[in-house]
Amino acid sequence: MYKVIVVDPISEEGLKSLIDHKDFQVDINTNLNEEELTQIISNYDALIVRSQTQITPNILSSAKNLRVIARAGVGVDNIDVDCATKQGILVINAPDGNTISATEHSMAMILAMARNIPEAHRSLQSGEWDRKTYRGTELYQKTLGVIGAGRIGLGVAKRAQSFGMNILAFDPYLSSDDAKRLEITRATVEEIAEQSDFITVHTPLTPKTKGLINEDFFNLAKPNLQIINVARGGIIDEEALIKALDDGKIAKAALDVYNNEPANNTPLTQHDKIIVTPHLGASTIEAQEKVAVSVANEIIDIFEHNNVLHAVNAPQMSGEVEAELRPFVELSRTTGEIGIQLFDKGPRELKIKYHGEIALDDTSIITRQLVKGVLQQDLGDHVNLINALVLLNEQGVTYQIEKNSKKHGFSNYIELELINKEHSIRIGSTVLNGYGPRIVKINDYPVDFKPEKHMLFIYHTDRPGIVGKMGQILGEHNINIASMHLGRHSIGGEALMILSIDTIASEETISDLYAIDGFKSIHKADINSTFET
Ligand SMILES: NC(=O)c1ccc[n+]([C@@H]2O[C@H](COP(=O)([O-])OP(=O)(O)OC[C@H]3O[C@@H](n4cnc5c(N)ncnc54)[C@H](O)[C@@H]3O)[C@@H](O)[C@H]2O)c1
Ligand SMILES: O=C(O)CC[C@@H](O)C(=O)O
Repeated sequence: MYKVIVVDPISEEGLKSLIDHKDFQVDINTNLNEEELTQIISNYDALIVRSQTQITPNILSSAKNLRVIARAGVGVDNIDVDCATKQGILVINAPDGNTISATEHSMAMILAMARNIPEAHRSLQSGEWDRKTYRGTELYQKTLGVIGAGRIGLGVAKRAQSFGMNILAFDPYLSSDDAKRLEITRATVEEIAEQSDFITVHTPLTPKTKGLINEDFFNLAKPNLQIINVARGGIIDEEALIKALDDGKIAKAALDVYNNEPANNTPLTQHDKIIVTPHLGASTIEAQEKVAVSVANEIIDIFEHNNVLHAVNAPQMSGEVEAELRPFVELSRTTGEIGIQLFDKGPRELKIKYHGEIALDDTSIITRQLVKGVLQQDLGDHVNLINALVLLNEQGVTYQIEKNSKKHGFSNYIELELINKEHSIRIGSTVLNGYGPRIVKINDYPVDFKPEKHMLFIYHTDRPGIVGKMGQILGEHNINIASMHLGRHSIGGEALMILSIDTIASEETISDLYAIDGFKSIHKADINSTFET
């Protein structure tokens, strides 16, 4: 039974698939403080949050059994993702469940601000009938600057176009083809500041976007500018905003999000030129149900089928790429495991080469599998696909990736090289159509074997009788040989023998094998064959 804790208010209707599932126990407790959550978190396999609960390193350090943190929404800034990654905890979100709601809330804010709806409402309720003070501005033929043209930004742009607005957008990932197709003009942040009548912000909060709209920006702005933020507090510098409004540099603002939430104690919520809502962008019945359904189904899929759709801190495979890469996944981890066992000391560097069709795919999952295989021998089960690269870095091991779509004898070929000052070892692998995974190269030896659970790699001099002696010694130790492969450079020269054996070879067996004249070095490789993320 997997245990899941829900710590923020989330639609129970949307979580139904998880709550009703026989393999999951769902505890809902939305009143926990940091200390209380820290005390109980080790009981849980999965944690579901919205934007309220801060998932701190303190909580995570006690989360000994936690495999997944699911954010029922988009932004994950309330979760210490770096810390979760280091601990190998997968973070997922529900990126599109609340897109329409946040888009519509943005439009509502623009319209409410342009037409003074909150102020006029308050005035009429207080007994006034003031039509002059609350005269508004049309959106028609005005310029809307969109900063961050992702799901919500483009949704707002599309709706604003139907109001007859011209759209300027700044987003490093907005291509000129897409902009043309969407009838949007790409612009710099400065051009947006200078030319816009309205501005809407839809980026995540990152070190680059924090304070992106600041005093310098407001100094360039038109005095009639009306600006909204339904993305994240901090993208607009709050002090600079108040100053710009007070100095008449811009006209109005509408905010749904704040540096500190709940925003009970800030001049922003009391300012005459700012209209405010308490982080309501995603607060609709539909959005809350959609994000809850999304995280509930994904948690089931992760625990039951190892399928990750919306990973924030891990690569994900989908559709065609998944089908194409799946056979390489286990082979890569096994290659890493063999590599580290053939390489006596710790490597300082890994070189990973992808040749052939595979080089055209996103191979990050394969890279992580290779690294996981390398690290698992020393670090154990703690290593997973989420923390593999972070742990590699912590071990002081660098890695390089080389991709070449030209064939290297095989339609797909992956090579792992482990390197330190003294030596290096290269292991080439492929998946052969109809034959499955194969190791096809060890250093310069061309080989062809399917990796098995227990293997011996013996470097020796090629000479008659050596195989018989070896068979006899293994027989004396009650070890059955399942298969044997030989790679050699020349008759009587240096050679490599690879044995797949049915049981693990003891140190005593290895030492007896060393007595064979011509055996130079013997390496055991025992593979942990279960596939998991
Ligand atoms: N107020 C709410 O309740 C609410 C609801 C949903 C989402 N949000 C927030 O809205 C934001 C956008 O959500 P989304 O679903 O559209 O995300 P998205 O990932 O689809 O879009 C974000 C866009 O920002 C762009 N971007 C990133 N850094 C940038 C930079 N430095 N300059 C310009 N563009 C940059 C990205 O390229 C991307 O296109 C997120 O911060 C999210 O947390 C708020
Ligand atoms: O959960 C919420 O209500 C806020 C969600 C929103 O800010 C998001 O980033 O998805």
